[in-house]
Amino acid sequence: MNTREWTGIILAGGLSSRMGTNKAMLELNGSVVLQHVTKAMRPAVSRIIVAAGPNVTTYGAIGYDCVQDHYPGKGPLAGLHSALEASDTDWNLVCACDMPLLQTSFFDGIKKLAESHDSYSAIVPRVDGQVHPLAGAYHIRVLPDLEQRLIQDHLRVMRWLEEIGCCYVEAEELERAGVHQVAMQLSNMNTPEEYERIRNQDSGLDSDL
Ligand SMILES: Nc1nc2c(ncn2[C@@H]2O[C@H](COP(=O)(O)OP(=O)(O)OP(=O)(O)O)[C@@H](O)[C@H]2O)c(=O)[nH]1
Repeated sequence: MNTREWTGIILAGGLSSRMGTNKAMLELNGSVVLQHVTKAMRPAVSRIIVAAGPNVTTYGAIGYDCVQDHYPGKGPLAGLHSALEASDTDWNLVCACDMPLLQTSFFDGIKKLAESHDSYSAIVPRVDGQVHPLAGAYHIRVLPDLEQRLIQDHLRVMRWLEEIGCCYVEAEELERAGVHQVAMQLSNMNTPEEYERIRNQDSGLDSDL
């Protein structure tokens, strides 16, 4: 197990039922959303694994290193599980595929905080009281417990975080670690209206992918 390098995990195997089409493949500024997320994460990690669920063929065709869910139909925790199984690093950055405004500084900040809170098994932001479990860091040690939860169909992410020993980091702490506009960066898009809002936002989205 590699203790110094980090793996990046992108969860991208959901149904996108509220969006009505695969949200990872929607276009933003000339690139698909998945490419924006990848570009932000890549400098912070040595490898990116896409937890693709049923979309392995789609993402594989554009060159992503993909894994299928071992527990299909069980949501984001199933994606996290299959990607952690494929990871060979202790610490892993995780993000959902529908957060195209995350920047490299966010991932660097989470890494810094995880390295200084190493006794925890997960580090996730809590901004204005809202926890963002799908934009954080997870230690490989959570894997056996995660598998048990999936087998037992205990799929509630918040409950699981309480049990594994999660460190919730507030916006101020992230800012001190070099992350700016934390709330804006954590915006995600579940519906066509949210997609339009992000498309129309002057958010510094990269156009040179
Ligand atoms: N690998 C994997 N990823 C998932 C699964 N369910 C959700 N995700 C991902 O987890 C993140 C959050 O998912 P949601 O937005 O809650 O769910 P969704 O299925 O994508 O969208 P809705 O159908 O509208 O709820 C997204 O990046 C999804 O692609 C799953 O079963 N497997």
